Amino acid sequence: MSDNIFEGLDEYLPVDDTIFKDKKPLDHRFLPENLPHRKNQITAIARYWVEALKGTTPSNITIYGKTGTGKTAAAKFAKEQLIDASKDKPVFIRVEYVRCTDFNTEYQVLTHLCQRLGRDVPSRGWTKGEIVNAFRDILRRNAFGRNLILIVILDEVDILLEKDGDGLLYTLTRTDNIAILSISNYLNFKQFIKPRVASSLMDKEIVFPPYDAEQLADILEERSELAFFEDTLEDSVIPLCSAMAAKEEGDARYALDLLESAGDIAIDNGFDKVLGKFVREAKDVIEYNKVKDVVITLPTQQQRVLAAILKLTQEGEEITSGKLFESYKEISKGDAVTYRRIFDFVNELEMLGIISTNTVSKGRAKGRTNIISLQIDTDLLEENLYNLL
Ligand SMILES: Nc1ncnc2c1ncn2[C@@H]1O[C@H](COP(=O)(O)OP(=O)(O)OP(=O)(O)O)[C@@H](O)[C@H]1O
Repeated sequence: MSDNIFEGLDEYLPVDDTIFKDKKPLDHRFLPENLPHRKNQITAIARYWVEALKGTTPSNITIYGKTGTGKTAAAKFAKEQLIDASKDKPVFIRVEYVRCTDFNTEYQVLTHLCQRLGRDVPSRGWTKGEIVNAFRDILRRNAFGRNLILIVILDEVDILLEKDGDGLLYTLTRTDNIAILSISNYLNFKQFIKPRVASSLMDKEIVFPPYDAEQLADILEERSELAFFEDTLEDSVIPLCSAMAAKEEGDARYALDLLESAGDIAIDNGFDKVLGKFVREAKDVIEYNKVKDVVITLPTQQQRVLAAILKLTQEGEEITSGKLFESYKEISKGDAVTYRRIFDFVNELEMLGIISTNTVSKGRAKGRTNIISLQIDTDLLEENLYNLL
């Protein structure tokens, strides 16, 4: 009988960490017990929601702010506090968190909410009217023997509005005993909402401004105490992460990513201390991974357009629309889309910051031409698109 396949593999086990005490506090999903510099916003949510403790459905709230400004963390924090405060009250409060990017339609969100509230409804097959009725049925007063108040947190609501219109908001704002907390990255998200719904969401708005470097440093200090062993961070590490993230629109998520990634780089290099220079390297690693994620998740036809741009760049060609189409057709091997469609793709790639286009004049006879150029590293593209070339 041969040896067990797990024998002799100890060298593949992770070595004992001398830097990270616990990585969880650096994870985006970690909910800290304290959210520095968000007291005003959290108190504002509490002032609206306190009505629920008296058995009254609170007002709908909308919160805005750029990415990483603590909107989700603050909403979840307020949720925990409300549930805790309601324990000894004669009311029944449910707060449901819905990340709208996980759903495509109103139907899917309502099904999810019904199921969360204990009503077994089918994930497909019913008409929308049936699912709306089932949902409203649960919400009828005294459905649980006590007053039920449901607060629905709709995170990244703008994404669902873009995909499926404002039907969900319409249904929720027209169902008794429901309050909505919508979270959006865009101040102008209401452009997707018809006036019939906008009027019920209009009134209560809370803004989450970007953090400045000092505020980010306070956030990182608290998190790093939980995540790192004592004295493992060089003094410059937190100020550097904070300064870099403050430049990136005051994004706390980015600051935490920098810190974690700098710790990983220290370990990879055999250090037991995180040095300032690792933060600068971390910035490149994060940037690289971000671009890589964008490239590998592009639809195939767009990847082919990008592969064609890469090929022409490597050949030292000036990339005109005509040349791009020829090269793209070669790469597509008979499965090509039309010339026109290629330019939608070019626009999209430009919006993602992967390429840029520049209109140049080729003299009176030839008129004006669009010249395309790559804005990202060719090695990165080659590594991820080699199967198309
Ligand atoms: N004041 C704060 N104190 C501690 N951690 C914070 C604070 N603000 C944000 N964070 C942390 O930063 C990360 C990003 O925050 P969060 O997800 O709440 O941002 P967001 O505004 O919802 O971003 P997005 O719009 O991209 O979803 C999370 O790990 C969160 O815990």
